Amino acid sequence: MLTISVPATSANLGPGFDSIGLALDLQLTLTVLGPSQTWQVDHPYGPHVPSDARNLMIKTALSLVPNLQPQHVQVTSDIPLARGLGSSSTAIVAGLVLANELAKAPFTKQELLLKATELEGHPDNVAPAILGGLVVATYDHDQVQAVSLPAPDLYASVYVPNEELLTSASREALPSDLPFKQAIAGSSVGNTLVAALATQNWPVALQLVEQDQFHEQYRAKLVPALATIRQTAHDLGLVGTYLSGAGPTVVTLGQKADLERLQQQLKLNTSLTGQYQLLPVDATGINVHKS
Ligand SMILES: Nc1ncnc2c1ncn2[C@@H]1O[C@H](COP(=O)(O)OP(=O)(O)OP(=O)(O)O)[C@@H](O)[C@H]1O
Ligand SMILES: N[C@@H](CCO)C(=O)O
Repeated sequence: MLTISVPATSANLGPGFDSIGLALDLQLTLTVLGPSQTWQVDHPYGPHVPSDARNLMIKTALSLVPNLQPQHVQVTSDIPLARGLGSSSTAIVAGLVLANELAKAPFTKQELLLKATELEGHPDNVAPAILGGLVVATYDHDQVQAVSLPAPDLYASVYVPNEELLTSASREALPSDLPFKQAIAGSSVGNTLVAALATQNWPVALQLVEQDQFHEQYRAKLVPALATIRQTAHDLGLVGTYLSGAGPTVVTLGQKADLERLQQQLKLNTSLTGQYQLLPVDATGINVHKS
């Protein structure tokens, strides 16, 4: 039996738009039950997600290795769809790993990363989904350069609103151009954030996570919870809140006890009705198990 696990990811960390991502310990698990006449995907997502060869995981697998023998696969997942926790990247990565394993692993991790980035369009979710931990990556439509940083010894307070927000809709809120001065200011924050993350300077990193100039201000109207959670955290003396991926999930990074206090406060004193999770970092990335 072949089992493939891929973690959820939280992209951007504020100013690392399209280039920084963190793997979190929520998993999608795909189990191959055996060969079948046609592709069959048992999944928990309901009728609007295809259960045959049109499923994103299977389409992705066939785009890598077109002549695969159809299989019956079972998918379980704790990762909500279209909420900013990298569900589409997880599905893409699971599909590529499925194809690679069924074809006796002709592709390297770096080749899978390039293919996953081509399909997703940017590497900030797929790179940590594959490699685990904290990854900084860039893609020039030809190559992907991904650099893993030490996995932070932090937790993520994850607030998941009840409503979906598709990445495509959230990207439509972004401007097509950025004034030069704003781009310079934004990149100086991003560069310093990477230096702080690389040296595990959490006080600086958590402050800079909140100083994005590239996307959050344009998306804020789509995600009112961002301002509410950031303000509630500030009232408790905590920084490190950002819009996870394209949203609407809001993540706050920090120490476990501080984040427990934050969640308690949010539940007691705000009208937010979504779901809360407190997650450690996933340091593993893709995990393949054969039995
Ligand atoms: N396991 C899966 N099987 C099939 N389709 C999936 C699966 N996971 C995600 N998808 C597809 O991907 C869509 C969500 O992708 P989208 O990029 O909008 O959000 P996300 O990846 O969850 O968030 P973000 O990229 O901001 O972290 C779903 O609506 C669904 O069509
Ligand atoms: N960097 C991407 C992540 C979601 O795919 C965004 O913010 O749109």
